[in-house]
Amino acid sequence: MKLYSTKREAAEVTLKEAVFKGLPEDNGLYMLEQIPALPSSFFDKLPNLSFQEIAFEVANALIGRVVPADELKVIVEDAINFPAPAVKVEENLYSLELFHGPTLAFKDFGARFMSRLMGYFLSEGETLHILVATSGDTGSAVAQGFFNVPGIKVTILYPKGKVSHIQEQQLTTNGGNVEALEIDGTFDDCQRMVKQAFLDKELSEALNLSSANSINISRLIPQSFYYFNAYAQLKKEGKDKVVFCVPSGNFGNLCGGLIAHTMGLPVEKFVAATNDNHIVPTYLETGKFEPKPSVSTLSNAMDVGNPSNFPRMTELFGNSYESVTEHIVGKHYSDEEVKVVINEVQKATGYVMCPHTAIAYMGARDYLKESGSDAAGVFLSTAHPVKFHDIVSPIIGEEIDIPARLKEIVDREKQAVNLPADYEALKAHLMSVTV
Ligand SMILES: N[C@@H](CCOP(=O)(O)O)C(=O)O
Repeated sequence: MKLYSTKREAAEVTLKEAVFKGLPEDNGLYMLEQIPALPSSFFDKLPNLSFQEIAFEVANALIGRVVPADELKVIVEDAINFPAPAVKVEENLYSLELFHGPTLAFKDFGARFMSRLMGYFLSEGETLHILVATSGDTGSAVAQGFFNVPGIKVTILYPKGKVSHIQEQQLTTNGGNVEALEIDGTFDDCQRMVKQAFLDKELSEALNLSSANSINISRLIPQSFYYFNAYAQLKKEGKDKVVFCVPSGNFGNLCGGLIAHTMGLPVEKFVAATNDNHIVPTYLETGKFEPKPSVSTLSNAMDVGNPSNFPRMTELFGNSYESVTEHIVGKHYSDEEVKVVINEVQKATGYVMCPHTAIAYMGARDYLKESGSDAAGVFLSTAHPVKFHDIVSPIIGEEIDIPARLKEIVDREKQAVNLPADYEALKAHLMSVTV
């Protein structure tokens, strides 16, 4: 089983190499050479399978040639040990709640699966240094997923003052093998510095650097599982036409859905919904992909000006703009619209959404209205609203209860090293620490 780079200038690699390297030397993205179609027998039994059974079947089809079934089963069952319910919020609109994991965001699926897969591939005595850029949720999930994993050190870069208080507590209070770097810049700066580190041969070989961002293919495999599981839940309700609306920043989550679709999951349409950082919705409208410096919004985890997974998104459609736009529509919303809809939905239904989820809700609602489709609209709820308590609570005029597993970290002491948004400063810092 081989993986190739979307730029096709780097050599093909094995799954272990792709997972450990994260990024090919040509600065493309690794892609699975083959994404197999699942047999019709799988879809027939899908509504009767548990989430873990679905996840195993999908993982086995994708990487079962490399990871033996018994090992893969352990990885899947250990990583995917929390539910992802599709909750009916309004007639034909369902919230796919992806926030029931330990850090209350969908990134838990990717980080937990990836840490266990890396653990499986890591030989005795081998060490890895995971470098990750975050606008809030990835860093928290990676910190939790890799905390105290032997042989693995984690360094998280986050933009100073641009993540929520709870996200910052989740990122910076772990200690042990997890360190946090508070960067004087934006998420784009963090992402640029991290990518530069991977392409710096001297550094990446000295530290055996790897990535836990969605540029790493092992993040996207588990992010396809919950699309199948959502479909299974809707099928049980007699619905077999589905539209998924994915709130997007780096577009790894959408690519997880596109992988599921390539494997045969029937999806009427994907809606890619963003905040004012609407680089991809603009591309979908005009055919022009023009990264721009990100702007700060209430949905900070999606404040991305140069979405990493764009090349994968188009690669999955043979780089044909016509084909991409046949399957994906773009939507984008302002902070003002986010505030209004969080309040309206809470008043009308009692359902409380985080700002990212609110964008997905609007995307699904508007697509169904504009297209006249009778499909079930599934909006991906990527984070629990309590992670954005300081934003959501004043909007709805009510307190949001902090779940017990979060309470404990809220008062912990922050530990973060402050660095300028400068690659040489990062390199010097990394060179001075050892695994
Ligand atoms: N939204 C992210 C930004 C990093 O995205 P990733 O999916 O590439 O890890 C975050 O919350 O950190």
